[in-house]
Amino acid sequence: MKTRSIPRVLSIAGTDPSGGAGIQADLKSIAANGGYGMAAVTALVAQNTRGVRSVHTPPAAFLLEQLDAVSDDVAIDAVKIGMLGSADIIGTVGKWLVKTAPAVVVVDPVMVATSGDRLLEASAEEALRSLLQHADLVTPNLPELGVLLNEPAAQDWETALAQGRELSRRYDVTVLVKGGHLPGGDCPDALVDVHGRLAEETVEFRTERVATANTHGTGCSLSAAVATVQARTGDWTESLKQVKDWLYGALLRADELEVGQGNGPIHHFHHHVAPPRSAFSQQCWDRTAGLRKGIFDLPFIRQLADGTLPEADFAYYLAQDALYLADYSRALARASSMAPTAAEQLFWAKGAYNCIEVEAALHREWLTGRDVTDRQGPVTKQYVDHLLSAGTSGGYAELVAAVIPCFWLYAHVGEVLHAQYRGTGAADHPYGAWLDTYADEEFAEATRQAVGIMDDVAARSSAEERRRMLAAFEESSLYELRFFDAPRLYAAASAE
Ligand SMILES: Nc1ncnc2c1ncn2[C@@H]1O[C@H](COP(=O)(O)OP(=O)(O)O)[C@@H](O)[C@H]1O
Ligand SMILES: Cc1ncc(COP(=O)(O)O)c(N)n1
Repeated sequence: MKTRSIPRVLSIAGTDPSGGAGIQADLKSIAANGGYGMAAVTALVAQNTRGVRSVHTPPAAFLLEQLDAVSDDVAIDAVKIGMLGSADIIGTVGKWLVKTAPAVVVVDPVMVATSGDRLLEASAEEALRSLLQHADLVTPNLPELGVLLNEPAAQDWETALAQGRELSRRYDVTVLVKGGHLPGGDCPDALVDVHGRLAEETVEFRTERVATANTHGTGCSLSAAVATVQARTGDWTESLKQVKDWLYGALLRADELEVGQGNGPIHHFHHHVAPPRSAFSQQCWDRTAGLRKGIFDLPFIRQLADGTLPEADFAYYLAQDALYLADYSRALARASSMAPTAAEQLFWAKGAYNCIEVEAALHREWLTGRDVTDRQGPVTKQYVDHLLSAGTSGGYAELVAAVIPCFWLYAHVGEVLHAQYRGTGAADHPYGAWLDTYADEEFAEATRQAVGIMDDVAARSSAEERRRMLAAFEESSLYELRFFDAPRLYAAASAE
């Protein structure tokens, strides 16, 4: 098959003036997947995200005029067929397909909308079955698969696959069996072909199920996208792989669109539009307001501020800080090694280096002469474990979110304590020299940069990744609180 880098793809389908399904979804999907989209309208549908109000079907002869107007002029690399509505329209499309013989024909056998409204006259079901002989790929959902075979809709994946094989056999066609309608945590799909056109009879594609009600037009979008990518790659398995990744992203970010009050559309251009910037760090900060209040209420912080903190607690804190920094440096080095840009790589590498320097300074200037443990206390160990596991099991985004609270909360607590200390002007404050170290503009600047990087990473990430980032940020913030509270709980025990 001749492939083409920008395929010219014709959608033959009904309309959706709210833009989520039908022709409108198809044109977006074709463009989002790098094709040039064209469209011939089979039926005008007055519908929105809540349902179908009415359908107006122009004469089949006029559809043929549209189809001929395109094929008389434009070389068509792929055709996607969606809502056809009536047997008359199906017959017209069938004849036109025979005449033009496009290289790629994908039929989405649209029968009923997500809202439950019929989009195909019951009397046209037999005509639709006969159209399958002109299709390379047919993409039924489970109820449609059942109707095409005259069987009840499959209730489990095994039955669905068996029905897919039967449809492939009966109509000599490749079938995409779609599991979107099955219950369960993932959404299985499978390409099925019993005639040897695939590497294996069944090729499965699984993604996690996205928790969203905004799935209007998913089937339309998938079939238009796969027609486009197939015309570029010439390989169904490769095409499905690419399209499923794209569709997953479009579902993940569907909620951002805020279109309509029913089942809204998916975000076709999610990969071209970054999520709102800077909103992410604000969200992190807002979500951890309670934890920050908790930090300022801790005896450790209040006593550090007013100078009544027991020396043993202070010494325990310093020693744990030094132990923590040694491993925090490793977490930053890991972020550096995972960073996608040279600027971010350098930033984290500098951070890792600075930690080792600060750790050395802690030993040199604050810990010499103090009788302290050189073993990580329980909170230090848990905090470090959380960071190191974010770096191994989570991705770069999660690790970045996990390391930020150490910058941000330390800078914030330091700024508040330093301002309080300066305000009282107490010359004989036992921790005055320590509180002075908090007024470090270089560290404040590094913190601003680190938060900026986190926002950039969030802007490039999927909604699901941002959820994991937020959780990692919250968990680290909790460890920051516990770290300040650890001397009260463990200093005495560590001295024994
Ligand atoms: N909530 C979801 N999360 C992830 N993928 C989904 C979700 N819902 C549907 N899909 C996928 O969208 C495509 C269309 O699925 P389906 O709902 O079965 O068909 P239709 O939209 O034609 O009714 C399939 O690839 C399916 O796996
Ligand atoms: C013109 C047209 N074609 C197809 C669908 C089905 O899409 P969905 O099943 O997502 O509602 C639709 N609602 N409108």
